[in-house]
Amino acid sequence: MTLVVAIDGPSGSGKSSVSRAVARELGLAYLDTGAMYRAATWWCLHTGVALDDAVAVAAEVRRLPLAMGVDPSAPAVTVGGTDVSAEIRETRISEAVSKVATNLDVREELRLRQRAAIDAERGADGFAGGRGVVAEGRDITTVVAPDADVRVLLTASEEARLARRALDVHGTADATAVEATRDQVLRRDADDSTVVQFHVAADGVVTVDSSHLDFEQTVRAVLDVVAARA
Ligand SMILES: Nc1ncnc2c1ncn2[C@@H]1O[C@H](COP(=O)(O)OP(=O)(O)O)[C@@H](O)[C@H]1O
Ligand SMILES: Nc1ccn([C@H]2C[C@H](O)[C@@H](COP(=O)(O)OP(=O)(O)O)O2)c(=O)n1
Repeated sequence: MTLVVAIDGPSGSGKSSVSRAVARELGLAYLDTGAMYRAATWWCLHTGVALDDAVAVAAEVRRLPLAMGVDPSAPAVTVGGTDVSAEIRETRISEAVSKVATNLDVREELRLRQRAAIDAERGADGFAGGRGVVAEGRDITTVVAPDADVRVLLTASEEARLARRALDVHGTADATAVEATRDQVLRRDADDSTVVQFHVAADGVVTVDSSHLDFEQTVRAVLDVVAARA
């Protein structure tokens, strides 16, 4: 059996970038479950489903033709053969994704796909030898893979998370850019928190607070947790 590392946390805490760096360092696959929710949202907008119609959205996501690249150096996301890796990061998706992510039938469908992807990389019964995986999102440590070998809650202060996302999206962390990012960070986290708990570590989950750590220090902190627990 190989190593499964689960990393959860709020928006802008560094989950995706830190998880990819940890996966590269350890030679593991990388699963961005947030990208799956974003791709589901992209698909619903693309097919014209009303996001307020929960039944229709769930039916549409069940037929989502999604393929997730798990190479941490180039984790491509394709829907029906179209690479949507860049489009799913657009603000229009960030502003709409919570409507899809808070649909419980969507969560069940994506949970099954996420679990299958993790088991494939873990080399679980019936799957040819995987290399292990770092899976990141909001509910990996609690719902999707509570049996992961290492479980981490990566968090940071609201100020740090807003500044990082502002720098990401607007290229600056000045007051205007931070204010423009508030919705897609804090409002979205509030919406997401109605169906998933990702602000407090569950039993057995180690909290890493990156508020006062730079990127490299955060990667090191997570690698130290892996080294101590694996
Ligand atoms: N500890 C850190 N210090 C400074 N910047 C960071 C840190 N961790 C991540 N970042 C940067 O913050 C931005 C958001 O990180 P990301 O991995 O997208 O967060 P999340 O996936 O949790 O939303 C990225 O530009 C990333 O490089
Ligand atoms: N396992 C997951 C992963 C993401 N989500 C939701 C939460 C977010 O609003 C969207 C997009 O997740 P993503 O990780 O891309 O968002 P951030 O990069 O953290 O801002 O999906 C979820 O509900 N469960």
